[in-house]
Amino acid sequence: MLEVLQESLRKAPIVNRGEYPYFIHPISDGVPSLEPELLDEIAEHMISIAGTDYDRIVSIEAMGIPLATTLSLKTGIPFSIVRKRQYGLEGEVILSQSTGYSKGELYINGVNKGEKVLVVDDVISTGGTLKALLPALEKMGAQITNVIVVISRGDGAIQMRDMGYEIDTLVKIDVDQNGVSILEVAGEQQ
Ligand SMILES: O=P(O)(O)OC[C@H]1O[C@H](OP(=O)(O)OP(=O)(O)O)[C@H](O)[C@@H]1O
Ligand code: HPA
Repeated sequence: MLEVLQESLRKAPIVNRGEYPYFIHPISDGVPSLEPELLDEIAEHMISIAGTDYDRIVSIEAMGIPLATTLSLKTGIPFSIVRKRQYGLEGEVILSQSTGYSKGELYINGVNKGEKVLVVDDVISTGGTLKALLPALEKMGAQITNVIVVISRGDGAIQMRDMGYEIDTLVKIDVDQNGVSILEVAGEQQ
């Protein structure tokens, strides 16, 4: 299951971002090369979880964009990208994002009241990004049908469950100076 993803994670190099051991991977960084077969494997798996009964795919720049694009081409459903840049359009919603290594603002445009949305992203770590985004989408009147994140490291996904949000993740990993260890793969017995 998810063989291409697992193989690519085993090869991921680590760099330090302050105290945070940061893994570098095609899905989370677009580096060194994002292969179509990896995107295809992930998008097919996401569709097997979420189906196609939603009005919009929502993801976050930068590395949500290839995931949302692939899903949109496969499903014919449009997507909106939550940006790190302000546009000042009517209805734009501003939120604060905090990750293990950065802080900043996010700006939501294009999500309409009453829409069913699928939220996808590349990584959940501290959960800081989704903790800010999911309540904001609900406040805008969106109905979140599923939240699917490719790679889970740390306990962000568990914290989100405690907040009442179920996050599907395709693979759970641990990261240290030596590299990435795969702890769990969706759909596989441990
Ligand atoms: O669970 P968290 O601790 O919030 O971390 C997860 C977030 O970190 C990464 O985004 P980043 O802001 O690095 O943006 P990028 O996609 O531009 O690399 C990733 O794409 C998630 O959005
Ligand atoms: O270690 C990481 N690598 C890539 N993207 C990330 N997003 C959160 N943590 C990470």
